[in-house]
Amino acid sequence: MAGTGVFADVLEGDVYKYYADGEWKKSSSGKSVAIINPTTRKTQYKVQACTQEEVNKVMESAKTAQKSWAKTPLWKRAELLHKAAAILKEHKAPIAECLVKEIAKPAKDAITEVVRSGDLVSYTAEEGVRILGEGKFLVSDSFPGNDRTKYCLTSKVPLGVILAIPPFNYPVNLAVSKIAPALIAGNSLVLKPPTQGAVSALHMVHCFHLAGFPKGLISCVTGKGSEIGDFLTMHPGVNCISFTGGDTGIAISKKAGMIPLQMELGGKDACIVLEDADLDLVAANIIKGGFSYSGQRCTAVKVVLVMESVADALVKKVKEKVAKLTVGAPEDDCDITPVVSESSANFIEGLVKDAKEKGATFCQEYKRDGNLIWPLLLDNVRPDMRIAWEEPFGPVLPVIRINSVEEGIHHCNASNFGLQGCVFTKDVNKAMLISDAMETGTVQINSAPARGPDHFPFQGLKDSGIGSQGVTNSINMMTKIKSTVINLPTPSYTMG
Ligand SMILES: NC(=O)C1=CN([C@@H]2O[C@H](COP(=O)(O)OP(=O)(O)OC[C@H]3O[C@@H](n4cnc5c(N)ncnc54)[C@H](OP(=O)(O)O)[C@@H]3O)[C@@H](O)[C@H]2O)C=CC1
Ligand SMILES: O=C(O)[C@H](O)COP(=O)(O)O
Repeated sequence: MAGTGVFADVLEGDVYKYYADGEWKKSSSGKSVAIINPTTRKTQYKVQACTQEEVNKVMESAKTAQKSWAKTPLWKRAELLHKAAAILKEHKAPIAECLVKEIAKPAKDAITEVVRSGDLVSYTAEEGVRILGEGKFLVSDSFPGNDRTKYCLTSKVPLGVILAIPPFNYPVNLAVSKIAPALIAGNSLVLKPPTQGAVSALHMVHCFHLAGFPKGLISCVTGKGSEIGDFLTMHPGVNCISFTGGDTGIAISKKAGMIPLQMELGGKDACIVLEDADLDLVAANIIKGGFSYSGQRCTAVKVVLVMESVADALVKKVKEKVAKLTVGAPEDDCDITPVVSESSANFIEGLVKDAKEKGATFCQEYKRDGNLIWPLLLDNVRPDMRIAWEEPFGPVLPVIRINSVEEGIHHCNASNFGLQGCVFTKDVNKAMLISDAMETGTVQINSAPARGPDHFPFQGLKDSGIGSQGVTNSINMMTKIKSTVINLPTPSYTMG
């Protein structure tokens, strides 16, 4: 159970502690932040509201700890990460319980998130050992005018202190996808978890604590992003920010100093369906892509662009499947569970009302109870409706009927987002051309958008982000190249 057994140190009274200098601490602010259970809409947990002074201290210890960590052999860093991964998986049940209570993630998906996170940490340790163990050797005579008098040796060195800020929808997985690459590469890490999801994240951090990482190397400060966020992201002690979330990321990228940024932001992933597509496959992927975790995934299918000639048939198939989705509590492992907050539910409702006023066809009746919104397919959506462009982050999916592939590509590219997209057709040549024309970081052919497997590159164009995630890219992003040049007094050529 959360906050008990091996996790007892994390909780005092009814407030979870924050993690600094290898210890669980109470904030001197004496204030806490409430985490509202999206299902009951009552306070489920409380976390510390950390102060700026506490952030300063955390940054200082992170800097000191990083210096010795960088001198720790790579294989030892990997060994500790493997240990943390095993502990994380061993304690998947209490962590998953927090995910269910804090963010209403269906019970089975909550377990999957923790297991996937353990696998990600282990994979990162292995990948790090491989790629960080290699450097480059260059000789000077390949550039015009030079003899072979210079040998250049390059290696990858850590950046320093990495600030990790994940979003509510994967508070564990999108935290470890930043923590593991940072640590294997020799950096220290400061985590600011999302408020909804903070307790899951604190339990995950405790697994790293139990694995025995040095004091100060990992810290976790809690508090509302709106209150301590700017102080953290503009802190001079931060050498890199890895952020996943919404428009907040755009604001951070304007405020942050001259440091590397990894930003994974929102998306409006389009699903383009051609006339020759296997409509059963498309319908199954629209359900999985559009409605899993109630549409609260950046990679959710967020607009279907279907050729008019097959639109009736597709909408019918999707409608039949929507009718079979179970709606209710995450504890009961329902397909559709309450969205994260009341304000999120209100925002979704605003998009639905706008579509209604402008004449969209409702394939189901709109139904809401508190934060629970029943799955809704909106047909005949037109570009003048907000839902055609905005990200509901909820179980509402618009269908736009198109008369040409070009029209579909045009809609996809007119979006300010460019995360992923997908195209369904049996003609692989056409699929390749469409993929090349779509201005998105990834295009899936004959499957719904998805980030995983977690070692695949994952990136967004335009307002969807800066840089690329995925295990290998994250490790590389959290390092910089260091060169050492050996200068010889006379040219020397390798003879045989
Ligand atoms: N591309 C991707 O990989 C993903 C993108 N997303 C996008 O994220 C959004 C939903 O997630 P959500 O968590 O609501 O996103 P937010 O952008 O609201 O929050 C993300 C994180 O930023 C923190 N934060 C808030 N304000 C600040 C600030 N001023 N400075 C620093 N940090 C701050 C939040 O903390 P707090 O909770 O305390 O406010 C949270 O930890 C959607 O738009 C979705 O598309 C989500 C997942 C993946
Ligand atoms: O946070 C998100 O929504 C993701 O990064 C998407 O991950 P997924 O495709 O594995 O759900």
